[in-house]
Amino acid sequence: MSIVHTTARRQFFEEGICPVDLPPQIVESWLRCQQQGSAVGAIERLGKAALQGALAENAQMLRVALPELDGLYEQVLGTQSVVLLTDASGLILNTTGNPQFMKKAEQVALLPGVSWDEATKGTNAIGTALALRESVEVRGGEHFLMQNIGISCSAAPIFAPNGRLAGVLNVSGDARLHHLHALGLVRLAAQQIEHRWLGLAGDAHWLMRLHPRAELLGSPREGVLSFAGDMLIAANRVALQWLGLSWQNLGQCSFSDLFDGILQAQPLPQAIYSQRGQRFYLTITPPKVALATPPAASSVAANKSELPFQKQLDKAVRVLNAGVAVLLQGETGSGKEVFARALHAASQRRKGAFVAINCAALPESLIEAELFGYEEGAFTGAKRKGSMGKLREANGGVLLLDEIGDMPLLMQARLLRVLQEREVTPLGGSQPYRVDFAVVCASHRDLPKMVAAGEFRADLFYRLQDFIVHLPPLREYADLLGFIARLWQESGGSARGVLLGDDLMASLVRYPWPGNVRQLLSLLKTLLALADDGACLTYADLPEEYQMPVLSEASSLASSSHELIENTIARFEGNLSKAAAALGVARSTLYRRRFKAG
Ligand SMILES: Nc1ncnc2c1ncn2[C@@H]1O[C@H](COP(=O)(O)OP(=O)(O)OP(=O)(O)O)[C@@H](O)[C@H]1O
Repeated sequence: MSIVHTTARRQFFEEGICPVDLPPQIVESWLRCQQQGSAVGAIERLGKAALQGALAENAQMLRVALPELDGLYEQVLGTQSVVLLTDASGLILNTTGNPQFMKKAEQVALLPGVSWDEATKGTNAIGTALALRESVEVRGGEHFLMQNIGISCSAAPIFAPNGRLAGVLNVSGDARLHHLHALGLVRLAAQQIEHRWLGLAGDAHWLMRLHPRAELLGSPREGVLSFAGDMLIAANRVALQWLGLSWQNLGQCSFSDLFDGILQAQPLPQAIYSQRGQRFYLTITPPKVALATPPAASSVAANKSELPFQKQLDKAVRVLNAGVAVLLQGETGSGKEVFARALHAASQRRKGAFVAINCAALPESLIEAELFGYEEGAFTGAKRKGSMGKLREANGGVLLLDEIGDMPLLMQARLLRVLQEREVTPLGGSQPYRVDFAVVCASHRDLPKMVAAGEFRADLFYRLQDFIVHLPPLREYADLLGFIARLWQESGGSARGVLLGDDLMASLVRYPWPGNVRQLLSLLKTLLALADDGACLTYADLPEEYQMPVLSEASSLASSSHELIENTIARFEGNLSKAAAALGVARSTLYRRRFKAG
């Protein structure tokens, strides 16, 4: 041990004096460890299964880090060192080392499955880098525990693209040798890992690379930013620093908040000014997976991105404003209520109430009171002061009669009268109240068929069917991929840096979705709840029932009916790439099958 370290240890551990000859972050760490009193150096090693679990949890980081670990190891090969990668708690996941030094490393428990956080191992490069969230070197006697004074270590934290502290990269060697450049090499390798990790975001998002000097674009020293739609969702530290941002700003700034220009593909270096007036060179690559368009400046869907039914919505708004009823037809979960709310928000009646009543959910005996209201004491169980009823509540606004097909025939007759006379008389009352509301009805049932079968009044149907909007089921969406990506973004998946892999997306596009958007949203929420920040989810992460088998190229496509292929191509409006993705085959295979064999 060096004389400096011997003196410092005596001062600190025996005389209770803070040594002045040590780097301040080492003294601060010693004080932390002394206060915690828990640095006992116990060697607890995870069992095989638990370590496998930790490896699986950190699979994403390992995938991007392993090539860098090998590169780093080659650089320190002759220096009796070991290269280590830990998770965010300091648990060693991987070691690569010089065989001679590996033995020594094992003696001090620099081994996979052992945790090197400050609380268990005292001051050490891994634990202290985690505590400080910055790179640090801890040499020989600077270690808190005597058992570790034979090693010198350099460590740098690794941050995931969304700013989460994901792990630590560390090089440890014999303390008797001077490892001059170790800290610089570790820092650089950590930077490369973060750089590669961010590059993965480019599969699903816009990726922007920037540097004040054009010739440094493409180097690990460049800044990298990732945008979902127009929103900044991931970045490396250097880019954040240049733009005066912190990780907290992810999910809060749009492209135009940061730069003077628009977000568009830019394959060649171009100059751009930041809103702070700095000049950068940049390249921009669009997402590889087709993504949602940036949020439309639509007054309709308040803060939702452009809805897939935007065109129909614009027409329906005009119809509703003209006093004509709108009928929404669509399978369960296809977004009828969402559409009705968007209609209300865009109509002239948006200042009035939006009142929804689900005719299928109410017992027949209650529908009348619910709709028309009642006077005090109108029937047993009625509220003392009576009730206004939904029709009067909707006065000045929009009334949604959901599942109108389930309304009892008798009630249909009363409703028709209200629509004709624009007056409501509460139960038990004699005085009619004038009402003025727009009517939107919704049903998943085939109303014309019900009319033919005498289950729905023809006169009411004709009054309601002036303008029918058919909301398509998910399986008929022309751009289901884009819609899923948009919902993922709105659900917060993008903000957490969680990506949906191509194979997973292809499976979702092929799934038939009987529960439509409701079912899709619920699956996306589940996937998000189970995902680690920054993870890239694949086909294997899908619950089994959503794993749609991929048609094996030659055989199953050949056996697929001509009709299926043609229908799929038609669904994607002739776009062979999208159709091939939906069928789970390569575009070239589809092309061959259609134009040569077909
Ligand atoms: N375009 C959309 N964007 C985002 N979320 C949507 C969209 N369409 C539907 N949803 C969501 O899907 C779920 C079901 O939508 P909604 O209740 O509007 O469907 P519905 O057709 O009225 O269903 P049901 O017939 O079963 O009542 C809701 O959670 C809704 O927020």
